[in-house]
Amino acid sequence: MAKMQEGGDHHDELTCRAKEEDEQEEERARIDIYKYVFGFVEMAVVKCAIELGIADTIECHGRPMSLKELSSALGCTPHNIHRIMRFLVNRRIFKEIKNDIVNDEGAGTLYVQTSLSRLLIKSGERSMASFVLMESSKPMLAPWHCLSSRLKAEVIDNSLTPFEEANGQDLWSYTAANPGHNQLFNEAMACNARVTVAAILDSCLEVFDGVGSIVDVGGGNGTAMQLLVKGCPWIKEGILFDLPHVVSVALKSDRVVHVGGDMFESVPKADAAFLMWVLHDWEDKDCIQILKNCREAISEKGKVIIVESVIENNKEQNNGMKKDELEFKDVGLFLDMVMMAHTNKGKERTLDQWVYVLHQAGFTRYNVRSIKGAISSLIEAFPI
Ligand SMILES: C[S@@+](CC[C@H](N)C(=O)[O-])C[C@H]1O[C@@H](n2cnc3c(N)ncnc32)[C@H](O)[C@@H]1O
Repeated sequence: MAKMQEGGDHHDELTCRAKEEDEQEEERARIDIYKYVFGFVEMAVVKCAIELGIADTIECHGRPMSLKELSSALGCTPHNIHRIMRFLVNRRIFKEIKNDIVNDEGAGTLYVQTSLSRLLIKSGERSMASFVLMESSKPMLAPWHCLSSRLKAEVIDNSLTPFEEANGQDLWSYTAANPGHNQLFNEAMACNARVTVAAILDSCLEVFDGVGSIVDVGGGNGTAMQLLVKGCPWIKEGILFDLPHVVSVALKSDRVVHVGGDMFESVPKADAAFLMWVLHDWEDKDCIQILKNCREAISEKGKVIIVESVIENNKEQNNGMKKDELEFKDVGLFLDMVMMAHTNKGKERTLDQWVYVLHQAGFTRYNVRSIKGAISSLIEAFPI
């Protein structure tokens, strides 16, 4: 009897705990839903902060700034800047410190930079400002409004992507027709290129051993090529290869020649082909075509160097990863959604999916390295 009583108590305790957990989950959900209701606000306010030049202004000032100093430098009212800064401080983008020196402005709060706010400075090696401005620009935001309808329509009508539906043409034709957007897009890619190539040179330099010439296929405005050639002085020639409207406005650098063309037709010859954030824009059959053209371009002793995300299919595969590695993997899933909205069937790939396209394109050997401090991995693929 006593045993039955004990069992009953245990059951009650478990039911009570389960109820409490359900209530906590409900409460969490009621808070979390607002992240999605107002999810766009963070992006919009950060865009506004970049356009106003808040981080540039504090950096130029050289020391923490009061509200009065900051609003007068920005040409805005203190009331509005106070509200913007309160939001950005709350998001830990800027920091507030107390000013106890009583000067003619009186005691008060001073705004200081953080590592994150410095990434919003408009220029410099670590700037991510153009990337934020590009992703938050009208042509890049408009396709998100068409995502669900296009996903349904794709079953019956394959003709338009969300980007095409929103902007009337695909991303590459749109950049060709809009020089301002072409520049913004290329500068945005350069933000990622600066960080990623520096990390590659730091952690995978040996990948470029013995490479005398290299072609950067879909190399954008030439930032990656410039950094690679500078970081590997043994490379005699770098070839920046992209669509004509992109190379015609690209950076000029020593030991780098510019070639405009179409990677679906052919790729200029070199010891190695480098492809960063290019293949994820395309579906498998297109990737196989691009990779076959790269294979034609390199000698039998050459290689293809691919810099892209390698995403995992399920959470279990992430077990044992450090927190920052997990967060980088998360960015890969965000990028996968961006590919859905902005490209024609582009996607981020799992290792199995990468192996499939490489084998189909005739690459028999490969190895994958993670790049410390970058969201992409590096895949080296060899024809024999
Ligand atoms: C996502 S961007 C990556 C740029 C650069 N690799 C980087 O990571 O900074 C893709 C690039 O592919 C180029 N591209 C698109 N279609 C192309 C084609 N048919 N032939 C050559 N380049 C192309 C685009 O112009 C763009 O610069």
